[in-house]
Amino acid sequence: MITFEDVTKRYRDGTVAVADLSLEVPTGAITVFVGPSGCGKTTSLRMINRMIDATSGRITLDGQDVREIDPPTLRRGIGYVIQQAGLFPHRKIVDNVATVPYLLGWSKRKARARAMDLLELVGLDPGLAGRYPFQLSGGQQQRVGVARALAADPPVLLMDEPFSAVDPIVRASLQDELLRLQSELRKTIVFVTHDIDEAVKLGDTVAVMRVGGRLAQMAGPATLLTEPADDFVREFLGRDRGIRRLSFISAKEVRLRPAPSDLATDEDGRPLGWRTANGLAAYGTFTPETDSLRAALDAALLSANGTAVAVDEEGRVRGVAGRDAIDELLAEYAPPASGGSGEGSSGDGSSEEAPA
Ligand SMILES: Nc1ncnc2c1ncn2[C@@H]1O[C@H](COP(=O)(O)OP(=O)(O)OP(=O)(O)O)[C@@H](O)[C@H]1O
Repeated sequence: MITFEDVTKRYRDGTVAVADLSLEVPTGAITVFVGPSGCGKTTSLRMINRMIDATSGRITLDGQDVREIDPPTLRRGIGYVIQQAGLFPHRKIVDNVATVPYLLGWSKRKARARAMDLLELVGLDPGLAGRYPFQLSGGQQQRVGVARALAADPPVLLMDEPFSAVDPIVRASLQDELLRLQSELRKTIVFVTHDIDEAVKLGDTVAVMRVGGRLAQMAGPATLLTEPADDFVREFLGRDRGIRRLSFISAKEVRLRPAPSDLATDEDGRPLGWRTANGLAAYGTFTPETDSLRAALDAALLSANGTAVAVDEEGRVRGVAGRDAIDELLAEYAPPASGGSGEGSSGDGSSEEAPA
């Protein structure tokens, strides 16, 4: 666990980048620092690996004050990924990834073997190992940056806007890849972004910061969307909060009823459309086991008759859910009565998360 205890950073020119920041970063989970430009996210992150030293207060790593650990030792246990990957331009990809193992004195053979394993782990073609960074796309370079940070298998990973320089589609796939990796590796990750959508997608916990490096709210994404602590957080979360929080509710519990005869299916039981006098009409599907309530609602909205078609992983019809069944589940996850529509609520961030 990483803890910030009343941490303040005042730069030489008097700028207070971080003020009295206290929070806990749990082990083995992703904690996202999010907030507007200049709110002190990067400063907070860099105080963890002592690229910047706090002016006052204390940061501990597994109970030990980071100021008592000499920076090279500290950084060996902390991977660091930055925007645009920050690769060495004159080193081949394999040697970029092997940077830390080389520094640790590993043999070239062992370091390169580790690098090749990591390239595969982050989903890169090992054939790219002999190239130079400029010969890779932005998304590929970013994956190399992640592989390099993982090279010495550090328990902690600091990621500073790692995906912000790539286009939205590549960005989404890098985010998915990070979640996949994390489900295997269970690192303690601190991830900085100014993008609230990225924050709620990736974070097990999200710390929303306001300018001056003050913590506005720290909570799981579902709680944040349901119970923003104040107007600043509410505005920062933006519109669509109600819809977006549905992503954190599983569709598993949606009550299904048997598919009616007007749902046409092929011989394997896969849906073809709703029978109407004018032929087959549009339908939308969701997979209860793996999808969220947002996907179920989307499927209902895409269906010509407002009824979502539930399918199994092979795409075969399992049943259907009307809006009534979706609304029924929605009611169970309604925001707390005290918060009403969320306006004026003052969640303390300690509520239980809805099951994912
Ligand atoms: N070396 C420095 N000297 C003086 N002020 C600094 C220094 N580095 C950062 N700052 C100031 O500290 C504040 C916080 O900066 P920081 O980079 O931590 O913010 P951030 O939230 O990461 O911003 P962004 O999202 O724009 O990267 C800003 O006002 C910034 O101008």
